[in-house]
Amino acid sequence: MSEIVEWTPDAHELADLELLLSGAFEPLTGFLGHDDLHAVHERGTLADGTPWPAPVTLHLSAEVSPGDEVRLLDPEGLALAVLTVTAHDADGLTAGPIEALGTPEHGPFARLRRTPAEVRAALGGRPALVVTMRGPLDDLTEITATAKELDAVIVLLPLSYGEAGPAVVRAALRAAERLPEGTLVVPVPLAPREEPEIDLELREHVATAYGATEHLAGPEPVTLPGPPHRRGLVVFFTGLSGSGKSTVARGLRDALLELGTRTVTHLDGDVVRHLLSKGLTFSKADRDLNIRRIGFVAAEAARHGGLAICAPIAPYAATREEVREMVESVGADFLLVHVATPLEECERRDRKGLYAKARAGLIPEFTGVSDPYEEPDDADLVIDTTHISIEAAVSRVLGTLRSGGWVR
Ligand SMILES: Nc1ncnc2c1ncn2[C@@H]1O[C@H](COP(=O)(O)OS(=O)(=O)O)[C@@H](OP(=O)(O)O)[C@H]1O
Ligand SMILES: Nc1ncnc2c1ncn2[C@@H]1O[C@H](COP(=O)(O)OP(=O)(O)O)[C@@H](O)[C@H]1O
Repeated sequence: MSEIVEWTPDAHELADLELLLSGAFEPLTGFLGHDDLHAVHERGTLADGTPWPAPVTLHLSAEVSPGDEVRLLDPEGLALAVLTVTAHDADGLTAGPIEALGTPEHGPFARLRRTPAEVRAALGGRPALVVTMRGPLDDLTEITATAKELDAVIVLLPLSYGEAGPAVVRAALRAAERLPEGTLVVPVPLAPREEPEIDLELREHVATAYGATEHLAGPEPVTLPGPPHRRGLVVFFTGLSGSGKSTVARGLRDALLELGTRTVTHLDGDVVRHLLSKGLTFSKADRDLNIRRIGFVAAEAARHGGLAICAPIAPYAATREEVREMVESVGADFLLVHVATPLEECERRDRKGLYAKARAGLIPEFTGVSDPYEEPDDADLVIDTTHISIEAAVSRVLGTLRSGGWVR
C-alpha cells in the first residue's frame, strides 16, 4: 500500500488551487505539466490547443510517482484537495487533476466569496460587466456608462491576493455603494503574473468564467510607500560570537527608546534561544529554523510599522536572504549590519570561554572554529568593533538610521 503524501503548497500555489477548485480557471482541472507549460509559453495554449495564457503550476519536493495521490493542505493543516499525480519532474514540477475535499474558508472576506457558477446563476442570463481590480476605482463614469449601454449587471472582482488584498476588497465595497443596485462584489484571490499582458489575459479568462459579457480591467494601484520614519524596519545584526552584536544591539535599543520616536521590538539572541527557539541545537537545520523564527516575528512587528532589532549569528547567506524577503514582502525595510570583528579578536575576548572550549573540541560545530560563517556581501553597514568604542559603534548604526530617514 502506498502511503498518503501530504503537502502544503506555497501562498501563490494555494491561491491558484482555490481558483482551480472554484472553477475560475476553467477549463483547467489541475496543475500543468511540462508539455502544457511549453505550449503556454510558446503559443498561449495548452498542449491540446485550448487557449490558456499563464502557467498554473505546483512544485513538490516529496518523492511521488504517477498514480500517487497527494493531499494538499493549507498552512493550518486542513486538507483542501487531493491531487492525482500524472507527472512529477526532477525539478519538483508536479502535474495532475485535483479534487476538492472541503470548501476553503480561510482568508479575510470569506463570506463574500462566490464560485463562478454561483455568480452566473445569480445573473440568470442577464449580461454582465465584470471589473477586475487590484486597486481603487477612482472614476466610476466609464463603468456606469458601459453597464447602462449593455444593460448589464456590474460584477466587481477585487483581486484579493497578498498584502493589499483586504484594502482592494474594501475599495470594491466602497465603489459598489456608488454604483447601481444589484452590483455584486466577489473577492478572487488571483495572484498577479509578472508580465502585464499575461496578467491581463488571465484576468479576461477569470472574468469570462464569472459570466462576463464584457471585461474592464481597473487601473493599476499606485503604491506610494509611506515615509521611512513610519515604515516598518528590521535592523538585523550578523557576525561571529563575541563580535559585539548583542552589545551594539542593546545600545541601539536604548538610544531609540531615549529618542522615543519609534516602537522597538528587541529580539535578543539569548532570549530567543531560551523561549522561541528553546531546544534547538546548532546544526545547520536548527540554526536555519532559529533564524526563520526570528525573521517571522521581526516581520510581524515591522508589518505594523514597528522597528525590530535582531542579533543572532545567522551564519548562512541564503537564510539571511530569506529573512530579507520575508520582511520586504510585508512592505517593511531590512537593514543588514555585519559586525565584522575578526575571529582573532572575538577569540581574544572570549567572554564566555566558548572559543577555548571549542578549540579543545568540547563544543562541536562552533561558528568560526568548526562550523562555517558565510560573510555577507550584501551588508548595508559593516562595523569592525576591534578598535572602536561601544558608543562609536552604536552611533554608526544610529547615523545610518537617521540618514535613511528611518529615525528622526
Ligand atoms: N556551536 C555553537 N556555535 C555558535 N554559537 C554557539 C554554539 N554553541 C553555543 N553557542 C552560543 O549560542 C549563541 C549563538 O546563538 P544564535 O542563535 O545567535 O546562533 S545561530 O544564529 O542560530 O547560528 C552564541 O552567542 P553569541 O556569543 O551571543 O553570539 C554562543 O554563545
Ligand atoms: N566597540 C564595541 N562594540 C561592541 N562590543 C565591544 C566593543 N568593544 C569591545 N566590546 C566587547 O566585546 C564583547 C562583545 O560581546 P557580545 O556583544 O555578547 O557579542 P555577540 O553578541 O556578537 O556574541 C563585549 O564584552 C563587549 O564589551
